[in-house]
Amino acid sequence: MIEIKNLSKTFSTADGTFQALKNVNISVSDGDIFGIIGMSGAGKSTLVRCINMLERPSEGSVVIDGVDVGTLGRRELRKLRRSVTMIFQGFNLLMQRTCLKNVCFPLELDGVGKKEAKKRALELLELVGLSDKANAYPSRLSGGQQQRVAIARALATNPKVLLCDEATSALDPKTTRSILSLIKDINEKLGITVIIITHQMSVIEEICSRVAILENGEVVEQGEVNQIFSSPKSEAAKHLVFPGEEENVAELQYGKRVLRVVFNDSESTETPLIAKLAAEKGIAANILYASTKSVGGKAFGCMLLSFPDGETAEGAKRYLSSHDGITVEEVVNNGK
Ligand SMILES: Nc1ncnc2c1ncn2[C@@H]1O[C@H](COP(=O)(O)OP(=O)(O)OP(=O)(O)O)[C@@H](O)[C@H]1O
Repeated sequence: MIEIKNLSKTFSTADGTFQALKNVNISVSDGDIFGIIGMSGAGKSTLVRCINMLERPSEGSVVIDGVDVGTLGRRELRKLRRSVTMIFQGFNLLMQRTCLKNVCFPLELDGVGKKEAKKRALELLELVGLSDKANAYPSRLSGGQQQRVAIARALATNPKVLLCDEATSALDPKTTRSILSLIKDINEKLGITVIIITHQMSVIEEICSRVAILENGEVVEQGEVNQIFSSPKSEAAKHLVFPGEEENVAELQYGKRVLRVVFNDSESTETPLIAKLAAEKGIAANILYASTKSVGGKAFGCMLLSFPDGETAEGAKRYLSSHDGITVEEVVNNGK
């Protein structure tokens, strides 16, 4: 288990001090795929670097399996970094070494004999689907293939935790999905705990079970991905879960009332609620926006509905929220 406790980080800059992380508290269970999401500058990289002490927290601690890693000496820290490994947006491969030699590198540093290192590296290249590229140089590989080599290298020392810092941000959507699916496979097959740093909600949706939302160095919300999708509380979470909502609402005429309706189970997603609202209550809703997707195997839908006045909006809100699995919230008040 990884426990980040009351962690703060302050940097000294030419203009004084800058607090990049403020009292962060996060627990990640063994075998979890945990996402940390936030906008650029939110403090994601700083936080992930504090986990393996590449960055020293100014306050608070990181406890891994009961050990406060801030108290470790140099040699123990090196050991820690073999069991908590990392992949990056830019892959960070050694360009003068073949793929095989890249994967052998951490094993050589660990004092593993050449023959044994080669055997293990070949097994790992097979695991990531790149047996045929063992003798190729990274420059000959696509971005997705380079990230696969980086993953094989990160697995060489049999880590317990894999930290992924924007590992798919440089990749196209299809390659992103294939890398995420590889990471999920590794998590399931090898039982490795994964922490994913990203600015993309789609990455969180695709593979994370839990998520923390970071804004200006603070965790503003955290929990099960399904839970946060169905009822985000903070403005930052709403922004991530309902992107583009402001533009949709901004197109409204002055005086209209807008409800956001979130469907968070398959039963409610399959019920023709808007038709029922019209038939049973005589309330006609104008659909501004609608989407459905599957998050963690659960059907999840979102709609923005507009109503001409407060009375019909209130009636619709009462009717819709009386159904299980539905959350209704007003998006803009009359006159805003
Ligand atoms: N060594 C440093 N010295 C001073 N300020 C720093 C240092 N490292 C990071 N910061 C500042 O801390 C804040 C958080 O940076 P960080 O790289 O952790 O954010 P991020 O969420 O990972 O952003 P991005 O997604 O753009 O990489 C930024 O304002 C950054 O300028």
